[in-house]
Amino acid sequence: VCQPRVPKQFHLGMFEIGRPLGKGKFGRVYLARERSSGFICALKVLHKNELQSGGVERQVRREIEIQSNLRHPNVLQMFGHFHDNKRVFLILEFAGKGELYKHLRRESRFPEWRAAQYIAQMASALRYLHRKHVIHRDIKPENILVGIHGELKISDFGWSVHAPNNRRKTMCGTLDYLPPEMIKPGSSENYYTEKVDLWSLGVLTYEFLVGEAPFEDTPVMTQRRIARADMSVPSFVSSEAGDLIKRLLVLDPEKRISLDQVQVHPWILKHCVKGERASNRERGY
Ligand SMILES: Cc1nn(C)cc1-c1nc2c(-c3cnn(Cc4ccccc4)c3)c(Cl)cnc2[nH]1
Repeated sequence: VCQPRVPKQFHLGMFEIGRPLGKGKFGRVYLARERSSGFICALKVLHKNELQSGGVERQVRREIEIQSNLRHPNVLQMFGHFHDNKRVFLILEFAGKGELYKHLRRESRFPEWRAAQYIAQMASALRYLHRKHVIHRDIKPENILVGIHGELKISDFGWSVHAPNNRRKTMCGTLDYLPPEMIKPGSSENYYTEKVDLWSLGVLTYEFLVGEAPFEDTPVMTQRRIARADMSVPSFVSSEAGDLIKRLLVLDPEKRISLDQVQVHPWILKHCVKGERASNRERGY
């Protein structure tokens, strides 16, 4: 795959800005074309004053530092970044089919074969991240994009960290995906590892198949149900899929099924075209 000759210094004048693609809590994303090469990308524009008032500058620096060094077909690539006096610009891979959560809301839930292929791709991406000691910590449909060939791309590394990590973090946004070890009030030795992403993968599998998160409830009840792994799998979900969900949504992080085991779980093997997995394996992912 030929990659564009990547100059070290980027600036706004190098890009033609297209339509807005979406907006997040901090900033907007626009379709953009780099003038000299015609390369299409997504330009995320963050306003420095909003980052300062939101106290998230360190998070953005970490997002840049982590995502710029990642190369995997199921991880949204960051080609570079630059800033002017008011804004920070992230040059991101353009995902041709947009935000996954919009597809999930439109279809309410995915057929098992599609959910299994998506989870296999997520497991491949997480295995790559964890090998580089990166914990994403915010795996949920809102942070996953869909490429032009229907492949998933994990994005938004704003909450990712380098493992091991025992600093407590104030989390914002939905509680639904948080693992018990990150919500249980505990003393300082309460640390977490890459296994937090396995719990979130279990929540994601459930939401793909059921159309809602397993612990969805009022905030207080959600925290209580997560802390007890109190959830039930509806009868319309196959027993193989239910088995994988139950092996991921395990309170003890060390007892959660590993990503290698996820990729050879009967439910995954049943739905994933061998060639596709083999092709990823050939490329060493
Ligand atoms: C929307 C949409 N429709 N189609 C057909 C393609 C897309 C598309 N969107 C993207 C997007 C994209 C857009 N919004 N967001 C969410 C967001 C925005 C700002 C801050 C944080 C998070 C991501 C990206 Cl990054 C990268 N590629 C994208 N592609």
